[in-house]
Amino acid sequence: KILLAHGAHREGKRTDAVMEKWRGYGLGQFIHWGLYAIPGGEWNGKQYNGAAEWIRSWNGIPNATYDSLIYKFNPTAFDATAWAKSAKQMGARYVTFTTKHHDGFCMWPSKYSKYTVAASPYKKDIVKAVVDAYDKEGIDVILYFSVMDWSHPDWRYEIKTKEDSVAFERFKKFTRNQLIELLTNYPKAKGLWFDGTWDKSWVKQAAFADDLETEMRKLRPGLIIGSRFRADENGKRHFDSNGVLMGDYEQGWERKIPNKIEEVHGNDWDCVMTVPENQWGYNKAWNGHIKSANELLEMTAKCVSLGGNFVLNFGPQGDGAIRQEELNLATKIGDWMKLNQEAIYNCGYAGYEKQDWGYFTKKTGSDQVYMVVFNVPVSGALRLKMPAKTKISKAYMLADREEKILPEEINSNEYFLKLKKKDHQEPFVIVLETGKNAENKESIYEKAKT
Ligand SMILES: COc1ccc([C@@H]2N[C@@H](C)[C@@H](O)[C@H]2O)cc1
Repeated sequence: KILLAHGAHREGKRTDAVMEKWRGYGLGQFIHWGLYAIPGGEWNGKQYNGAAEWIRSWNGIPNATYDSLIYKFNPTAFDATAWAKSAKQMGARYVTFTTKHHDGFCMWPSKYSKYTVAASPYKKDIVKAVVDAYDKEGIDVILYFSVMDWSHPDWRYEIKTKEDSVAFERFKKFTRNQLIELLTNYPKAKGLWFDGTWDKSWVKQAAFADDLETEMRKLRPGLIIGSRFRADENGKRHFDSNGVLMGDYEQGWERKIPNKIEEVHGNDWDCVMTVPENQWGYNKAWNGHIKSANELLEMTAKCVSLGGNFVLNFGPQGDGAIRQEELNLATKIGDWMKLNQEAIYNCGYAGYEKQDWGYFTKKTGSDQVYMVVFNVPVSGALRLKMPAKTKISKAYMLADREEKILPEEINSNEYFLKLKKKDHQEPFVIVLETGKNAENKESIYEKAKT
């Protein structure tokens, strides 16, 4: 192990109640909302082919023109309570909300910037409205914050000159001020989701960022901060120079999901996902593949089956309304969650080998195992491989507990589960009550000699 002053300060998962609750969320909502929602990925009739929330970085719109969007920001259709109720019915148990994206526009009336909602026609504190509305619905709030701030005169990608260094020292103070301000103004927030931390300027600030993380955790005990916030003194990010995760959970799973448990290295993690291939802020066009409710449910089950949470992104329009396509997805996902949430909430990795029909999840702190089924074979029977010495004492449909399933043993620890219905149009859950098999159970199956 290399001696590190600013590497990870803890190895392994946090064991406190706040993090235990975070670990069991299962499904979350991400919301990207800011000035970028006004152009919605298009300007002067031309489409920006990048992610809509990055449009300020496009040469198709001058920075000053983009920044003057502040005078157009008056979201008359914004209703935080409606958003929170939609998230509640979807079954989201936490929300991550953009307080400041890379463009630097603050969705709260920050004392440290002129470029905030306070200077817009809307005037009111949007972060407060979101925190209060979601808290009222019992949904925990995580605040997204981009360190990279394109509109701040002291932001630098790299420190090349003395002038850069003097400017960036001012920027570091500004960043600390805003973070302390967010934690002070919105004490109900459970965590901070950092972004925009990959540039050399910030990566070089190992000591400053480490001290700032310590200060924030002291100010807000239990605060949840992911692995994307800071680098160690060798510039290592997410995992320090000893390969130990920085922060409380891994934040590397953006628009991608691990395939096997080894990839998560025994850490907590969440996956943040867009409905289109790569649009976080509102994009009028929504070109390319738009994920269906069933696809998103499969991603949710896959994340939970590997011990993580799935966080689905919504990009509200410039007027504050959530687009109908997203509301429809929230409703469909919510309908499924109402019936099957037991297999998602407070569940994690079952330790069984992955099988073709779908994903195993296991209720934390119990032996209760769930099969979240997405693929029914043409035979209509699911082939189920159980670990050795584990017997199935009961199997039944979660959505209809009376519908028992009698496993037919076809080999040692292998069963056929014959389904009553073959043509399922959406995923379903089978509950497996398991027990330990007698140690000395002689196998009646003979292995072939080859
Ligand atoms: C290719 O580099 C990036 C940089 C930042 C992002 C931001 N992270 C997501 C959570 C969104 O905020 C996106 O703008 C995405 C890709």
